[in-house]
Amino acid sequence: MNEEQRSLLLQCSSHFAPPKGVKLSYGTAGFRADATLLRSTVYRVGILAALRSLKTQSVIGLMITASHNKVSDNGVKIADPNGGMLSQQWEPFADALANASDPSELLQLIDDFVRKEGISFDNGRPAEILLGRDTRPSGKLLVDAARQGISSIIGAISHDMGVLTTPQLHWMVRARNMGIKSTEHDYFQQLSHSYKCLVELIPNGKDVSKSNDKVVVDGANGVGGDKLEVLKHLCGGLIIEVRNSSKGEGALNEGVGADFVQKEKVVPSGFSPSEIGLRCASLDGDADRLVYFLMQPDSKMIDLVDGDKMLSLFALFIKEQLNVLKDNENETPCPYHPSLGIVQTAYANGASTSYLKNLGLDIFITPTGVKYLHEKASEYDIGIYFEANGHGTILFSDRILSWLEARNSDLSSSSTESQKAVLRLLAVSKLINQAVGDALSGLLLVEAILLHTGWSIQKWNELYRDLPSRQLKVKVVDRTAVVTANAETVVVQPAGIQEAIDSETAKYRHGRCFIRPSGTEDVIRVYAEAASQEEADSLANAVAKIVDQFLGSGSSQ
Ligand SMILES: CC(=O)N[C@H]1[C@@H](OP(=O)(O)O)O[C@H](CO)[C@@H](O)[C@@H]1O
Ligand SMILES: [Mg+2]
Repeated sequence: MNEEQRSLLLQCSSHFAPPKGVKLSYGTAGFRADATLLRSTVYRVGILAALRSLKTQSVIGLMITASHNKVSDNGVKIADPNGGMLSQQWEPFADALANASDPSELLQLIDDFVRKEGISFDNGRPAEILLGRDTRPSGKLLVDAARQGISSIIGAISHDMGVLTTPQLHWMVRARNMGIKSTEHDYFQQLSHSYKCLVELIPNGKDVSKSNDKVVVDGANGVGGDKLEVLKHLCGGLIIEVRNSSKGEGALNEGVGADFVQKEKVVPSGFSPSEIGLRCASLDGDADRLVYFLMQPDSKMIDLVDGDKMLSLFALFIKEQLNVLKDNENETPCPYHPSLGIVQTAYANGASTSYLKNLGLDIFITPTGVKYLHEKASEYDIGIYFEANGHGTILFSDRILSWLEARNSDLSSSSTESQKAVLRLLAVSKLINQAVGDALSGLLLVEAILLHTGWSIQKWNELYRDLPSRQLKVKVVDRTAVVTANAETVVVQPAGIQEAIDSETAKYRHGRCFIRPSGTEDVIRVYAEAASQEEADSLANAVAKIVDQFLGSGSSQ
């Protein structure tokens, strides 16, 4: 770094003093905290984004969002050149930057890191960053802080893309770096076009117009509902009714949204008994999560159709297309057997994992956080990953995409079943976001597959019956005292706690229980499954007490 760059960094960062007594961590999905604490963090992440862009010689994304958290919170995360999460190797640097106590410590950290990573400041291409934010009122000020961080690196350019869903920003970063069309309009065009392709490929004999019922979508009072209002007009006959867009009175994520619906299993605000029997869905505050649900008559409760069920629906559809290709191998000059992998976390309902195993699928469990699931899924030709809370997508390797494109040209004069299967797989790869889980593209894929199969949401929900489960949060003195192993299913510290959990779990039929420190909230999460809801509740409560005994005073929520 030259003198000019050093003094610019020192001077700019003196305007962004970090909050006193707060330790920040990049966590499961970027930095998150009360929005009033985040100015200096976001400024510093702006610097990091510019350095990441110089290092990778690519466009980088910076998103201001706290997803499903309350409206007074906010957060910041980075999208890497491929549209995925920030490389985990850079997370310790992000933590160190955010926690540096003054400008000179900050400068020293940057200096050391730049040297270690061999980042060059004058090799031609300037740093370039796309900025996005959700609908939180604090977003504008924080985008401004990010811009100032970016301009603390000489020559760096930022583009403010305005209010976006998180997956839109990730999609744009990926598209920009691939040199393909990357505007919001292009995003809507690609999704709607590939949705319509899938509908056109529905086998003859299925009367699409007859199943033309509607889906009612809860937008969490956030950005997702607003974007869906635009997208729905491009999707032909599909009828989407949006509730809880950001234009209404309700507060973001309050009594609404995918996180609320999945965790509480109750009807979100804005829905009335007239929706009983209809297909309903919920997005989270930044629209990277999606769950479906059915309202139960005469009750506030819902039947939840969660991320695991979406994964199962997608896996069945993809497997069906691959089977068509396998059965008609003689039609393709160079047969090849792509690998199909399923990736879940310990939060996946045990019934879903059994169901997928019975389908003969290859299943892998990773720690919580899409950065882990995404990485694993990308090892397969087609990798499908989902968290139970509804964040997930389907990844296609370059190898299978080239193979499908080549088969499509070979078969283009015929209209065989194989060609239709090839076209469907290609359409799915364009519809479903290849960068990150995306509620809008997920919704369109679910809708297309339900039309294709002719299934109602009830039929889909009956693929298997969820084991009753309960999640609790326990506040403890220091959640980092809990260290886990085996994809977070076993606690290795503090000593003795796992044995206590095991002996409690053994008392329950189909009992399964684990604890882990949250990466987004200051709590320990408890997850329990058992044969009945009463037993799952009782196991979760008993283990919450154990957590309390081992880790100091707190209260379960
Ligand atoms: C149990 C649960 O839902 N955990 C969520 C939550 O992470 P925690 O580390 O559990 O706080 O937020 C993450 C980011 O949105 C999401 O990836 C993850 O699945
Ligand atoms: Mg989210």
